[in-house]
Amino acid sequence: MIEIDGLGVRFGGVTALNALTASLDAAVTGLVGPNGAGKTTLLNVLSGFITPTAGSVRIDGQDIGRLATHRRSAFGIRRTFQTEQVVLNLSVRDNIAGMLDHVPYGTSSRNDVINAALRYTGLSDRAHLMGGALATSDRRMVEIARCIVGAPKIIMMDEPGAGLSESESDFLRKTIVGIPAFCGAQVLLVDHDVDLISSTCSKMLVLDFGTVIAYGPVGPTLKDPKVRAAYLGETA
Ligand SMILES: Nc1ncnc2c1ncn2[C@@H]1O[C@H](COP(=O)(O)OP(=O)(O)OP(=O)(O)O)[C@@H](O)[C@H]1O
Repeated sequence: MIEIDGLGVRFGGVTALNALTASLDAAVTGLVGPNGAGKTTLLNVLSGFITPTAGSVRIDGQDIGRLATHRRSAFGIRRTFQTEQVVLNLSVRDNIAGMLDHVPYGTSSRNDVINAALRYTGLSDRAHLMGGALATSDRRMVEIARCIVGAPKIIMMDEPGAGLSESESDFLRKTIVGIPAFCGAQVLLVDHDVDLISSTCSKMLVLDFGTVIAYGPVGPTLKDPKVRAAYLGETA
């Protein structure tokens, strides 16, 4: 459960988040809105890269404002970025293993944890390949594999579908939808692709000008005229 209470972020004269309040309880939540709405800023606050000027965020009851940035992955906050973070001169296995140096993973062996993540992301037969030898879609899966090991609580994904073919997007959808059952994490998904959001998310949070304009089940929320105007650019 992600509870956001009165969150504010200012960059000089720009108000990026304005008294943002929402309780996100869905297993997979879409975070959407037009360019500049504040989506990346919200992810940056959750990641600890930006200190809010007002308000708080609680994850599973813990006020994350009290958690130093370097403790957030061990706490269970994970993220994929718009720019790829796979280490090109490390193998797929070692890319995933690197995460286990920083997060708790219970009583299973490192190999068992890594193998389960490889199987889940369809990478078992490419575990030995270097990151730099992988196709874009496989690198995307390595990033997801790194997020799902070691008891994550929330996994934020920033435009994971960018540049993928239809069949790759289809596998990505299935992978995202299964994450909560695989590792117990809530997923927060930022993407401009309405199809990806509708096919993976049970609820969506719609931002505009740094504030919430709608939150609820995806079907009805997408029909909301305010959402259609802000997110889909429709005029009334
Ligand atoms: N480091 C920064 N310095 C100044 N202004 C910033 C900074 N980061 C974001 N902003 C501004 O804050 C507002 C919110 O930006 P943000 O990147 O969070 O929006 P977004 O919804 O993620 O947009 P996009 O869909 O284009 O990625 C915008 O007006 C943006 O120009």
